Amino acid sequence: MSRDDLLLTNMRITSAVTEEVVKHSPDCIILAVTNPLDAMVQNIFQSSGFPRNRVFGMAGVLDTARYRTFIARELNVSVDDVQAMVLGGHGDDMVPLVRYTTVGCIPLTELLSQDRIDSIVQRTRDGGGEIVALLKQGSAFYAPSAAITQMVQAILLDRKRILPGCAYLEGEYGIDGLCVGVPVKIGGGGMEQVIEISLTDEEHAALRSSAASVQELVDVMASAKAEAG
Ligand SMILES: NC(=O)C1=CN([C@@H]2O[C@H](COP(=O)(O)OP(=O)(O)OC[C@H]3O[C@@H](n4cnc5c(N)ncnc54)[C@H](O)[C@@H]3O)[C@@H](O)[C@H]2O)C=CC1
Ligand SMILES: CC(=O)C(=O)O
Repeated sequence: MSRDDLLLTNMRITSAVTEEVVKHSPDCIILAVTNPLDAMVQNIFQSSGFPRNRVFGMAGVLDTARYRTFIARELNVSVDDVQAMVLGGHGDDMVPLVRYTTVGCIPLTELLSQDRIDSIVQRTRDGGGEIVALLKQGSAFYAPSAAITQMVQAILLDRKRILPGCAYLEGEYGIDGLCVGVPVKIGGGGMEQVIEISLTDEEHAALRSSAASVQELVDVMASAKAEAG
């Protein structure tokens, strides 16, 4: 089963849960984890009526942790010294930013061949499925919990951390009205700022393509809602 197969069932669940959350905790910050992640963040953002700083999603921190781990293992170095970020939707076309990946300040491209980098990027994209295949039932929980904890700590301790988060974009990166993974500043106000970094044409195209996959799911949800009246 892919993350997208969960779309309409989880849309109904997150809509119902959001309604209750908004009723009982109107000032809360919602950090969504449910898959398919970006579409669910979009659904929760729209259902809640909250401003965008109070609804965002966890995926990029997990995907980045996997990417950093695979690089650290390949180079036999501490994962603490691998700096990286994975953008885009939490799906098969997520966008590990190779150009911004460094190991102890050294660009990854100086340390690994393009073949090895490509293979790590692909393994990162397939990371969720790899765990599901090993577990046989259910999906990853240790690494997602650690990723959620980082984001919640950033909110509770007002840490102003720069992490990848799924945020509702309002024109940033040329994307308007869609929730996608981008670098964000997380603090006491929730998703306090979308950070825009410069991308090459190729990176930008990859981000747009990933966003297009999210848009497809959002369109399916809109049709289902329209049909249900
Ligand atoms: N964003 C990410 O990176 C990740 C996302 N996920 C997603 O997180 C979600 C949860 O995963 P797990 O905790 O492993 O699943 P799980 O099956 O262990 O837990 C789901 C929980 O939701 C509850 N639930 C079901 N329907 C409900 C409803 N209508 N109202 C309230 N609660 C309801 C169930 O009783 C169960 O306790 C899944 O959608 C999974 O794909 C999981 C890992 C990483
Ligand atoms: C379940 C999921 O989305 C993941 O492990 O990446």
